[in-house]
Amino acid sequence: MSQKTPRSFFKPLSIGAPEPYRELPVKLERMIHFVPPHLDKVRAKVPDMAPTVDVILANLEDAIPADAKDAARAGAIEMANMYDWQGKGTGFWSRVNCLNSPWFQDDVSELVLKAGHQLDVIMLPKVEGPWDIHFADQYVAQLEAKAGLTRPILFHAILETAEGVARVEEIALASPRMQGISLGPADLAASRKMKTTRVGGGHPFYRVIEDPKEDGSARLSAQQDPWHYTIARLVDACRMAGINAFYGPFGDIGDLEACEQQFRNAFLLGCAGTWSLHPSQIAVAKRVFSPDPEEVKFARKILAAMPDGSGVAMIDGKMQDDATWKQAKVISDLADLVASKDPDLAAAYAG
Ligand SMILES: CC(=O)SCCNC(=O)CCNC(=O)[C@H](O)C(C)(C)COP(=O)(O)OP(=O)(O)OC[C@H]1O[C@@H](n2cnc3c(N)ncnc32)[C@H](O)[C@@H]1OP(=O)(O)O
Ligand SMILES: O=CC(=O)O
Ligand SMILES: [Mg+2]
Repeated sequence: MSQKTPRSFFKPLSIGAPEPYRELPVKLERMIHFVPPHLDKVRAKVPDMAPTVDVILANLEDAIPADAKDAARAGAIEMANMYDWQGKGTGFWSRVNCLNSPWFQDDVSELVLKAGHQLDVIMLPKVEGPWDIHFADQYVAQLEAKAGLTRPILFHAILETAEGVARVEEIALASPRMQGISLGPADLAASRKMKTTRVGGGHPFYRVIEDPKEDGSARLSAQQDPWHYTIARLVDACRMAGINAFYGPFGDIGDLEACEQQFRNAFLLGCAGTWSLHPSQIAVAKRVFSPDPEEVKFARKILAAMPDGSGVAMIDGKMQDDATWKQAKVISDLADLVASKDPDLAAAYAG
């Protein structure tokens, strides 16, 4: 037997560590905004930026130069104390360096011991299997106990190696600490030996083409989404485990139109949110990961037409039954969550 028993799965892994959650807290996480914490100028913007996003993440891993890792860690701990994250409802996360790096141990121990009371989620990069989660789980439990924390810190894995994709279901189920998983298209492309230098998004050479024309005229072709398979697989693994799937980075900062399309594909397939790397991507993520007011109106028509969620109804020429009631509930519940944070959208959904 390689799995824990149902009874032991929810036991704290260290004496004095908080009880793991049985149900995850329901939170709006449309965008996880990445901040480079070693840059004084950017860090100083955190208190003003915090109320405008759902989650702020202090990034300690890739994009932080090796000689700035200590400064980034210190900056992350400063960020934890720059805002009342727990009181004001904006998530505070940190992406630590990967488990085999020289920085992982200090990243995790300092964050939990010095900032654990404000930290919601530790993002773990390059997770390859459940053993990575188990190791971090035990280590964080010991630190939580030492810090006297009463609320468990959650884990978010990045899916960015071929091995991780092959084991995504096991990763999603590895611990009650698992909050979600993001796609990491840059590292994943390298791990798979995909031939691209892009960070997410499409590629002009990845297409399907129609059959040759008898008259020899030009054949139509259309770009395809190279991330479709992975996102769909990620969503299934996460939703099976009762956690959330997220798109990751979109690296072409200047191309907001393509960014919006990539985010929207992920939203439609079931993702709860995405990363924003630059302030310009925040509004895009907010727009895409908040349901459209017209969709919300239609979803609520379905719920109203079938108050007990059973039977069949026709609305605007479309058949509705128990299954579409459940689809409508997903959209309506998300709209309620968005409305609780955003007065403009609350008004649009009420209208
Ligand atoms: C594959 C992966 O792992 S992805 C995750 C790792 N990568 C990251 O986390 C990158 C995070 N983002 C960044 O570091 C930056 O946005 C960059 C390097 C991509 C671009 O930075 P810049 O060239 O400075 O962008 P730009 O000049 O447009 O910035 C405009 C303003 O926004 C600020 N800004 C840029 N990015 C951010 C950010 N993530 N958060 C807050 N403020 C930011 C800049 O400091 C600048 O402020 P100023 O007007 O007061 O000078
Ligand atoms: O960490 C993210 C990635 O795309 O790699
Ligand atoms: Mg990566």
